[in-house]
Amino acid sequence: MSATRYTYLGPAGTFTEAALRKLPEAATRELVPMVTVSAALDAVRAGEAAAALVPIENSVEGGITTTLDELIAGEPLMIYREVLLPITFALLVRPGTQLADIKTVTAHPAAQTQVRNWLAANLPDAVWESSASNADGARLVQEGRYDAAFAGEFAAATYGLEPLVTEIHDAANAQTRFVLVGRPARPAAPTGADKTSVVIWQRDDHPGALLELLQEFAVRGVNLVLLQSRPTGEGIGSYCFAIDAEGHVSDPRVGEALMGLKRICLKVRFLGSYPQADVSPQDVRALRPGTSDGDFAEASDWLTRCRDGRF
Ligand SMILES: O=C(O)C(=O)Cc1ccccc1
Repeated sequence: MSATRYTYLGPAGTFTEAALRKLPEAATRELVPMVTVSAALDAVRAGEAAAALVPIENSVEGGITTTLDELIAGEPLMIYREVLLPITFALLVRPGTQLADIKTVTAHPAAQTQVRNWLAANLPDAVWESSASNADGARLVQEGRYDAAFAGEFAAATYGLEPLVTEIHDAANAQTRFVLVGRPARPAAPTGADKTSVVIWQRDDHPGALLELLQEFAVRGVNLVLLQSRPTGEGIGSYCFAIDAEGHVSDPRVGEALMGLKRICLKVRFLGSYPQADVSPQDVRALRPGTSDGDFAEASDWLTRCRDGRF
């Protein structure tokens, strides 16, 4: 067990590694690349690493399903931080390769939607094959398995490749969100700009079932920033929902919303409360009337007085 070891989706040169190096504590940690998201998280579950950084969501492609499914199922884990990274790809080739020589290309599956138009316009006949990560694609080009890889330009040197084309992205300002995942423990204190993640399994299917769980947040003035359904694996039409809500589990409005969900849902898995990347407390939206900490405390005092006959 190493309290100082952080695993990440590797090998060296992934966007995940670049995101990890944005965390101040990365400088004092042993950073260990793993071949898959599952392997990075299993090292944490086994106590061989204190935490793992893994991609969870891309602004163009959407959720990284392996990561979501790992957090939804299996031994519980918790999110402690999130990191946002702008994503733009370079086409990495062995020195001397020209565009006309490229017959096969590779990258992580989540990269495909971000370079699809570029590929159709510039390499319409190239055959795409997915790799375990963008840097792993670069490694496979070095080995001669593919002609080119879409990866971060910074990965070129690690694999003896050169960037034939840079700044490839179908959508400007694409970003990927990464999460630092550890074993369950008390979340860090609120910063004033936090986010809470949960997974919810509904009790049964009926009209308005999704609306009922959304109402638990709405009536308490809690804003949602992510709602993603994932199949439970139990048949067509059976889903659980991953939800990110603004606020911290210690905020009364968030806590009461979670208690409401706990009452009406089959199962709720708490995935953590952690600071929202790139949002500072002064950027946080104003609370809806009646949903501040003071409002909740006052209402609770009033109820106590009612119960005591002291009003
Ligand atoms: O970190 C990487 O390089 C990955 O392979 C995951 C990924 C995939 C697509 C965009 C950003 C990160």
